[in-house]
Amino acid sequence: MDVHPDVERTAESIATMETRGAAAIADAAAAALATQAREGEAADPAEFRAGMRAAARRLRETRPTAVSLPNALRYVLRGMQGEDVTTLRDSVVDCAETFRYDLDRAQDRLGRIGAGRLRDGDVVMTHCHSTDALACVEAAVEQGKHVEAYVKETRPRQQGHITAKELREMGVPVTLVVDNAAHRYLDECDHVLVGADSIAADGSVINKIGTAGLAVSARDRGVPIVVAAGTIKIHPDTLTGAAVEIEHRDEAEVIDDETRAELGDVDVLNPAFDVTPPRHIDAIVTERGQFPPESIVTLMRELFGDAVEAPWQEPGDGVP
Ligand SMILES: O=C(COP(=O)(O)O)[C@H](O)[C@H](O)COP(=O)(O)O
Repeated sequence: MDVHPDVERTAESIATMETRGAAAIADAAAAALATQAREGEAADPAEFRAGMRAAARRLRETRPTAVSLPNALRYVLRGMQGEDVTTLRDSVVDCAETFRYDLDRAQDRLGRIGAGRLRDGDVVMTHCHSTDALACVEAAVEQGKHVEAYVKETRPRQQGHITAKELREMGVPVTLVVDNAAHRYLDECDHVLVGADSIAADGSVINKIGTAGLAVSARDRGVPIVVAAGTIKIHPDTLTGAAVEIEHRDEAEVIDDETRAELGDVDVLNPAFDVTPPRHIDAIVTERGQFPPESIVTLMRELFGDAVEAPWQEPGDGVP
């Protein structure tokens, strides 16, 4: 079944990482579902529902690791109610708008909670680019605290540059360092502050490749590791033992054609994310408060229950 061109465009922009970062991906997916509902050409309720499921599947298949994407799709499709096309359409559009509004508010709230951990004069080290992590720094700055940052470059796509720019816009002094220099500068830092793409039931945090190594180094240097992540990053499937799929991206992000020709028969691996175990994390800051990683499972049960649905599936199709 064809999906609305806007859904196709959004899916492309997520897959190519023009839209990236777990929160932005969730927001874009909800907006695309709203467009599918508003502008799709369904003749009857069954066709409307099938179109929504097809749109959600197209968005779902773009990137596998950030659970904010399926959580957004689940939220919007669960709100699809009605016996005629107009009612169905209105319910999806309303639900998508509520989701996007709540996502924004949740980030503001978790930012204020995370800011409570930052004292005047503190130095943070960041990895990748996380809007949740930056919300904590922004709130601290708004409270009048002076915060400085070491920003890891984050090879291969250098999302650290985005972080550096946004921190500078907040007036935060920034020192950009190559990833391998993190250990050297941790003694000058008071916190490691990162985001998350998914949080598993045991409190493990799945985030940009390099987070796990940074956390090991930070433990070694006695620097607390704070993960800023809205509850949309909680991965309900992990409650029943499912593993979080780690995305592997193209080797072209790591080496160019010329280098490839020079290297010859060499394998290149480009995993986009890694898993930091709960013992290396001090706190997970959400819009519902901050939690030790081990207690995330309680929040997970409260928010998602035990049954995880895949409402984008066609009836009778067993594959989520
Ligand atoms: O790992 C990344 C982004 O990876 P990529 O660049 O591969 O998408 C971010 O730390 C999380 O998605 C959290 O971001 P946010 O806090 O903005 O949701």
